[in-house]
Amino acid sequence: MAATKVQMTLTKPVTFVTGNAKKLEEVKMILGQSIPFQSLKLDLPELQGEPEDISREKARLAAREIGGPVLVEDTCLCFNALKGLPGPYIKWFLLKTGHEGLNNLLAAYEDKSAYALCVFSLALGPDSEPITFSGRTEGKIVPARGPNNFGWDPVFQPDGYDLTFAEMQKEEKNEISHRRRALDKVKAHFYEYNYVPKVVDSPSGST
Ligand SMILES: O=c1[nH]c(=O)c2ncn([C@@H]3O[C@H](COP(=O)(O)OP(=O)(O)OP(=O)(O)O)[C@@H](O)[C@H]3O)c2[nH]1
Ligand SMILES: [Mg+2]
Repeated sequence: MAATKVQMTLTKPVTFVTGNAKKLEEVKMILGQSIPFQSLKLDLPELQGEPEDISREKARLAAREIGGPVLVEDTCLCFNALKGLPGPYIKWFLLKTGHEGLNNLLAAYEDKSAYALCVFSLALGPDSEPITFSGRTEGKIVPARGPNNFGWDPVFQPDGYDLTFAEMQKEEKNEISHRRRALDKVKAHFYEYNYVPKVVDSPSGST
């Protein structure tokens, strides 16, 4: 007999809070119609520390701000030779040193391997403990190639590809990206808890 899934009702639609228009664009493309959400452009203050803690704290702040369910994400670019740094501080490294500076950080090391990490946090309300969903894509840092319209995309070449993220078609990046992998987990969670209507199992035999 198939189990009946728990039915959760969200009193308000989920708000994706970010100050980054390019992130929002990708989230919209990846989610399509699967999870209805609204967005709010807000650059929230960020805690220092481990990626999951930063993301979770962002969700707490956002939920207080909105007074309802929120989704936020924090993205890291981690260099293995530097034990995961710049990690969550990539925004400021990129801003201050540019693509060349990111390559120069690794000049003293043979190992140019890196990974992109995206941590989404979902808080159902101001008093709910946020839940995190991580996605990771392995690759390496290369001299910049491709259009310069999103962050460090030109210097990140995912494993198994001759192209940097910036050189790839958007659809191709979105198939394998850190963001896509994290959002697949977010989607699975939404379906499991029936935040969004999909197939609601009912006990076999019942109508
Ligand atoms: O080339 C890229 N490909 C990506 O897929 C990607 N995702 C994020 N980023 C950049 O990495 C830093 C993360 O910092 P971050 O997570 O704090 O984001 P943010 O402050 O821009 O927005 P938010 O915190 O308001 O959501 C920021 O510089 C973002 O522009 C990316 N760059
Ligand atoms: Mg930020």
